[in-house]
Amino acid sequence: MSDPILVLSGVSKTYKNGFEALKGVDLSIRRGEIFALLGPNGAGKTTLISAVCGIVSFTGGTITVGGHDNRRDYKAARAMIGLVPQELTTDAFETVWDTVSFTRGLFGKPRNDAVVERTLRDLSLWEKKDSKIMTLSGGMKRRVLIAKALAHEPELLFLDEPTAGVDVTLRRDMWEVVRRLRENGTTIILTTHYIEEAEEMADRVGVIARGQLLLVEEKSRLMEKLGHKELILTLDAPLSALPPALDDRGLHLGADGTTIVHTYDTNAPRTGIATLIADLSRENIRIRDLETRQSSLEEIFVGLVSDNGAAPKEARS
Ligand SMILES: Nc1ncnc2c1ncn2[C@@H]1O[C@H](COP(=O)(O)OP(=O)(O)OP(=O)(O)O)[C@@H](O)[C@H]1O
Repeated sequence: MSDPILVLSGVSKTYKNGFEALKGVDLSIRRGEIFALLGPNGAGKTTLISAVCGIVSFTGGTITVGGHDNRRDYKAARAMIGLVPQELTTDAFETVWDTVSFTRGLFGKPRNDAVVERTLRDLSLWEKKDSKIMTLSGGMKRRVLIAKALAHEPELLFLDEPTAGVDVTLRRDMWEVVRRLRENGTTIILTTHYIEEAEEMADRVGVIARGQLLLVEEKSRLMEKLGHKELILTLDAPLSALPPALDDRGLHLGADGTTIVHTYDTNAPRTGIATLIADLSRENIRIRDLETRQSSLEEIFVGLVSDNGAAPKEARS
């Protein structure tokens, strides 16, 4: 496997008021992946990104970007990074073309109209290239933010809450843009509150809470490893209570008595489904229908960051 594009070793950050926002974070990002950093408000996501991008100083540890130490070799490290912040604060009177083209120069890259044009076309901004930023819709402004971050052709792109507050259509469009970037080889780290964003797009997921990375895992493995499934049985006739023979199975009888929910671990050697169905039949309980439901990343996430922020054992491996 090629060298990681970003490595954080023991990164800690204590703000001037003594608040410890990052507590010894170790993280290694692979080239070309989409990595979603999930965490509740105040978890340390923005602090982490800001430390990588050199916007805030960090107190301990090291960060290397493409092999460049981001303190000793700041310029080279920073030039590899594109950062899409949450909001566009300046440039209201500039045109789309000028603002994107200017950003390229900030990173010491020579003027290259072809790159700017391709970036604008990729983000469906070409038609708007001569419009002033202030005249654009919120969605278009978001696209301009991405274009600005991409103008110097960074290999590593940070998206800080890319779709916070945008409508569903724009969110889908943004996902599409991110996928296209990945296809072109750009490594992407996005922070998000939206679990569905991570679920839909990420190759790997990191969960951060109270300045600590609780886990880093392939998304698919995470869902397998921590995921549970529910078997929902719809009964022919309602039950007033579960028969005593089925009492100690952790089954849940729905409020109207017509559904039984059996939760099981997808990785357990025995799911208990066969015995349950046999036992129901022995009790003359007829099943009309059945369905299964996989727990979502959201349920996994909520389970992880609750419980005083402690990760469950199996997540720490
Ligand atoms: N300049 C500062 N001085 C002191 N504490 C700070 C400072 N900036 C941030 N913090 C604290 O550090 C913690 C992490 O903040 P950070 O912005 O990194 O969280 P976040 O995960 O990005 O949250 P959100 O999802 O709300 O943006 C928070 O408790 C915040 O109050």
